[in-house]
Amino acid sequence: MKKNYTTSTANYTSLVDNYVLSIAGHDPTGGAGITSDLKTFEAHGFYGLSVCTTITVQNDTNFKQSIWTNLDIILSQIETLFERFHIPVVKIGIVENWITLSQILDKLHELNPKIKVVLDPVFKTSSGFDFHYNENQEILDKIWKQCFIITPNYDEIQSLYPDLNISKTIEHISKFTKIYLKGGHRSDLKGWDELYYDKTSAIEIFPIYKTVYQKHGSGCVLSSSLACNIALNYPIKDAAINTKIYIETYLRSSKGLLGTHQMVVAGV
Ligand SMILES: Nc1ncnc2c1ncn2[C@@H]1O[C@H](COP(=O)(O)OP(=O)(O)OP(=O)(O)O)[C@@H](O)[C@H]1O
Ligand SMILES: Cc1ncc(CO)c(N)n1
Repeated sequence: MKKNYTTSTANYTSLVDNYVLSIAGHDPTGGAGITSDLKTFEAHGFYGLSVCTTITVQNDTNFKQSIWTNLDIILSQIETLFERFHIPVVKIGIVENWITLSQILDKLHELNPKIKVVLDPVFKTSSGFDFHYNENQEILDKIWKQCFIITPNYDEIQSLYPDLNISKTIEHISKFTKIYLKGGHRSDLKGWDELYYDKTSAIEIFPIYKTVYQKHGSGCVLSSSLACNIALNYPIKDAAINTKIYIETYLRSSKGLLGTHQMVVAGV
């Protein structure tokens, strides 16, 4: 059952640790991927670390190519960072395929069994480029178990289990992890997000503003903000609401790259 939820006024100062890690791709525009993640970490008061999973050739409207980083390099960079820093929360963005993702998750849990992973399962970009994820779905349950929360959009959640409808998919994944479902691409209620925080409970997170600029990379900013709010030790519902406030403030803050982005009205 879904309920409206208001964030508590409790003052969670924390900082347990100041490091948050992004394992994601490089986007030369800086709107998406590790550059945007690092900027978001900084804006939340964290020192950002990054491991680059791919060098991409893209701008805000055209994704042309992805040159994947060798898995050994990714794992070795992760190990090297953990030698020096205690990292309580990691955000993962674009990864080449499920097997690579599973190996990254195994490594993270080996290095810090208490690690909280925020997974943004990016399969395609808003500009239309499809990442060729393997169809191997057997490892999915293991992947969900190793994530603290996942942040798919409506298209992504639907493509995870082609044989299931959205509610069955959510019911299944919720057995293993929490879901922040992004509503930026919804045709009915644009901008209405949902948080499924345990097997049976969910809240709706509705839009704050009537209009926002549509920006390239907003999903990356959202998952990075969520990672920071989790690192700040907010309870998950508060973390999700803080994140929605942050992303909409960001989406209103400027027209974004090149000033060509249109204002979009949120659904009611
Ligand atoms: N018109 C809107 N009004 C309010 N919030 C919006 C609107 N459009 C997008 N958002 C918010 O932006 C955030 C990102 O959602 P979206 O579904 O666009 O993610 P994404 O698809 O991963 O991002 P990207 O478009 O960068 O690939 C969500 O919190 C969503 O609700
Ligand atoms: C590197 C990178 N990560 C994520 C996205 C999805 O916005 C993108 N376009 N590029």
